[in-house]
Amino acid sequence: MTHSPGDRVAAELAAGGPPPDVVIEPDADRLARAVAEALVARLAAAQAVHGTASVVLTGGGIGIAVLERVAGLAVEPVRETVDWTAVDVWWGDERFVPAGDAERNDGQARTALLNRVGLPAERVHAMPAADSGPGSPEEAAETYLAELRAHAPDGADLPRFDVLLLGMGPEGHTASIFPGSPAVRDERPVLAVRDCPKPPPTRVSLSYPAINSAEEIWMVVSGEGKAEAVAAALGGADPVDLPAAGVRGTRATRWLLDAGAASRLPRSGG
Ligand SMILES: O=C1O[C@H](COP(=O)(O)O)[C@@H](O)[C@H](O)[C@H]1O
Repeated sequence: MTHSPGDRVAAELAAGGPPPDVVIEPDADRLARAVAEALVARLAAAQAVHGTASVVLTGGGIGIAVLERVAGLAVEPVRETVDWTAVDVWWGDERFVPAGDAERNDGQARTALLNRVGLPAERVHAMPAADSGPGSPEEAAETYLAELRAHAPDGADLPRFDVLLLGMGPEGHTASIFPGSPAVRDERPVLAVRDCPKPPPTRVSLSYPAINSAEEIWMVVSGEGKAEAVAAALGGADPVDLPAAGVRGTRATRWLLDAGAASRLPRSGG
């Protein structure tokens, strides 16, 4: 029997972690604040178990707003429940542009939070920039895979990811996996992605198998413009058409929404 890529991803999801849960906050500001507080708690809990914590960051408007909110917790005791010198930071995707380019997800994250909490440089695992060595996104993907392997248990490709943050575009892309892109079917852990419909067009992204290796995946989405895609993803859309539908953490998958993004979800109890 022949299976389409959508069948394969659906089968993997069926075999994966528990079904998603959904949390709805009244607006984007309160969503960012709630995710920031939950992130600090999650990192502190991981450190209590493992001694260290690892987070995979996303770019995008609400993803960066969450980091700004974590930094805003700096004056509050809650932020200090995390030992920031023992947090490994990875990225789910990156725009393949020069290091200083304002489009870089890592630059935005450094400004929003990383430069403000004393993270050791060796724990900040940014994807290579277009002017930092690897001359192509394919080489950058190889370089990042080598970095992941260097921090993975013996023989494994990937380190432990305690929590992996994602955003979603209005058409359902997540990380840099876009609808209909060959990246949807690619099982290598790190991918070069070209001709993205959203600029910049050249990117590096974790693949589904790498994303779905995370213990917890938090899909953070705000705005009514994404409501249709949220409803479709949670309604079981084919990940080939709507990549955000294809993510599933091993322990939990949480869709963290504001009221606008949740506005097309079926109402419960009614
Ligand atoms: O290009 C990207 O877009 C998505 C979503 O961004 P948003 O601004 O619409 O929230 C983001 O998750 C991804 O990391 C980023 O590279």
